[in-house]
Amino acid sequence: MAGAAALRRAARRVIRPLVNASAPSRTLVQPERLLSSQASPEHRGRAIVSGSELGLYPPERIRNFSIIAHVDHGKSTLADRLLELTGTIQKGHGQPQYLDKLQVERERGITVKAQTATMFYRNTVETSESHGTDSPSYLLNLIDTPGHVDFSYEVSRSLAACQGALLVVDAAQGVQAQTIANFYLAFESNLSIIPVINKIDQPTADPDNVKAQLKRLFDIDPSEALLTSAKTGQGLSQVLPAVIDRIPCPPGSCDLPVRMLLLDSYYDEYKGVICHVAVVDGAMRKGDKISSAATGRTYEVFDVGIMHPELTPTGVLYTGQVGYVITGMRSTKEARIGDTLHQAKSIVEPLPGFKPVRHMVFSGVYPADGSDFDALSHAIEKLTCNDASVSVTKETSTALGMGFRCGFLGLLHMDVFHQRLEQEYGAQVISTIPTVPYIFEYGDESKVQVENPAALASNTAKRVTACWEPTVIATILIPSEYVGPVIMLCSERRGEQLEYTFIDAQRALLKYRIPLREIIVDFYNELKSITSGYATFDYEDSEYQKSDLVKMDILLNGQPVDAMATIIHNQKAQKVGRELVDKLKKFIERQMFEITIQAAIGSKIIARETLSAMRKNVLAKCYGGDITRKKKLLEKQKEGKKRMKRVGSVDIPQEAFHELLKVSNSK
Ligand SMILES: Nc1nc2c(ncn2[C@@H]2O[C@H](COP(=O)(O)OP(=O)(O)OP(=O)(O)O)[C@@H](O)[C@H]2O)c(=O)[nH]1
Repeated sequence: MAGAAALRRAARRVIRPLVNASAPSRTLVQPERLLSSQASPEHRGRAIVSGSELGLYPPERIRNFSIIAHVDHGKSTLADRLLELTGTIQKGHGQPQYLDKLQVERERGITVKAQTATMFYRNTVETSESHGTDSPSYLLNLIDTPGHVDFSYEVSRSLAACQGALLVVDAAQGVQAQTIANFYLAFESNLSIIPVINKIDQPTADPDNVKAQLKRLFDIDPSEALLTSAKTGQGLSQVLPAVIDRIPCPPGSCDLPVRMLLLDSYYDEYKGVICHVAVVDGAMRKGDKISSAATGRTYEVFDVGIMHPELTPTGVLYTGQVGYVITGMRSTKEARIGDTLHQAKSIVEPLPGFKPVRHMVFSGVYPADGSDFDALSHAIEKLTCNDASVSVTKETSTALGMGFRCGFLGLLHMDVFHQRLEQEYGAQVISTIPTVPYIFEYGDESKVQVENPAALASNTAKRVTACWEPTVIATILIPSEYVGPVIMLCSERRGEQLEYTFIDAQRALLKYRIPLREIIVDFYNELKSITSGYATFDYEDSEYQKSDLVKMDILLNGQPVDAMATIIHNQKAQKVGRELVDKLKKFIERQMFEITIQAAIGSKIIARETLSAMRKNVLAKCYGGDITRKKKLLEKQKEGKKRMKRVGSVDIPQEAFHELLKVSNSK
């Protein structure tokens, strides 16, 4: 497995020095010196952290914090610098964005999965606690969080284990839509927030303007802001002292039986299920028996330790500490995120846990070649072991055969899932048009949630009496000159304006309630294109609203293609139906017979195109009788057809499904 290999490679690069007791006051600890004979007795020359060393860190000497920011404002780079500064990773380890371990994270430059790292740090800069004299060393747990709107669920999960957060804002770009969303997530979780204005090395940096925005939007005192450049290192020495000084220590009692929050889990092919936990009360030792509050099952603790930043066994974890535990869990399904793990046989109050995951986007995932179903099934099972936020149920399509209906947090999440399926498991898939969960009410007053448009029978005996669709509250930040086009875009997408204010002389903030369906595919791209890339956008779930929805079928030679059915607003059906049919005509290859392509609502045809018959002769240019060359051409043609889906008697290339996806969500 690529992930495990990367982990082992990384482990070889990591040094595990701790804190230099004799480092002079008011200078930063030099990691190299930590291995010298001057190192404190508890850490001298040791590469591995022991349980007794961890015992030296009671809650008062622990800080659990997170870094939150709008995408690309520099949180992963800042995390790297903090790991280097504390000697947790070696400087110039040659792998930027250390905590972004997934291949897809590196390729796309985004953080998808929250990661945790434990650092040891001696505060040698004067703070209200240390006053610069003989300062104690601290155990700091840094939780890196994703910045993209789809992954705010991961953000809120990480925040549950923290008492504070660094709110990173780009000094040139200023506050953006996700800065606002993340600020409120942290604020509502009662976290201490340290504003960090990053990238001050940029020529266009304007930290004073950013301070004014922070004051205006969040009432943050400008004097609290730290000015940093994660690139040049400027200002970084103030960050960890501020963490120690301004973030409270974790609550909890060392004297109570162990109780811990299960933050995340993943499957490692060598070690089995690894759970990330935050110990709230008591201590957990190797060999202990612990129970899950959710399932009631009891497990033995086989291994326990910290992420430093790789798994580092310590044999014990104490109150306030964040680390990992390996038990005999066989699948991540047993490790329910947000569950409370506690001392077996003790009666404890479960911790509050997290909001359940809400799947916003559903799509069918089918093997490009029907005979690969088992391989796809295996790949999905493996992948969902490490991404519990995807829901999976088996489904069968008459057009595409056996496959799965998957629920995702958002469209980027869906894309990332597909990319990981291809990259990590070599799976070739066809995905159907994404849809949102609608609610339909029938004449007998029964209500159903519809996650697959095909499941909504067109000529049902039951009459649909009402339908509802999910909406979101969208926050959009734009330079004021783009307000006009953005308002137009939002009203085309059936948005209702809730707020329109200016955050400074140049930028406006717009809030809209918009049906989720209208934003799931290309809303963000279009918003970016009409604002020359300047808009930033975030959304949060809102309520369901009543809507006039219809099911639109696509028929090929009179046969409905279930995988292409969509649910759509009545007013848009005609236009979208027309575009879908036009697009399909371009993508479906002409065949030996005529093909009619139709869009229909119930029995009413709303658009129609005909593709005339033809046969593409690949051997036409092949003169003479070289049989091997002819064979090669025929082989090539066969290969080309591999990624086609035979629907009835018509071959549809995979791109057609992708293109439909774009059209079905356009204006
Ligand atoms: N000039 C300058 N560039 C920086 C600084 N910090 C980060 N960058 C660059 O900004 C880009 C984004 O940085 P990341 O650390 O990946 O941003 P992020 O916020 O973690 O992004 P996500 O992981 O997608 O949420 C990278 O190209 C960094 O090299 C800085 O202080 N100055």
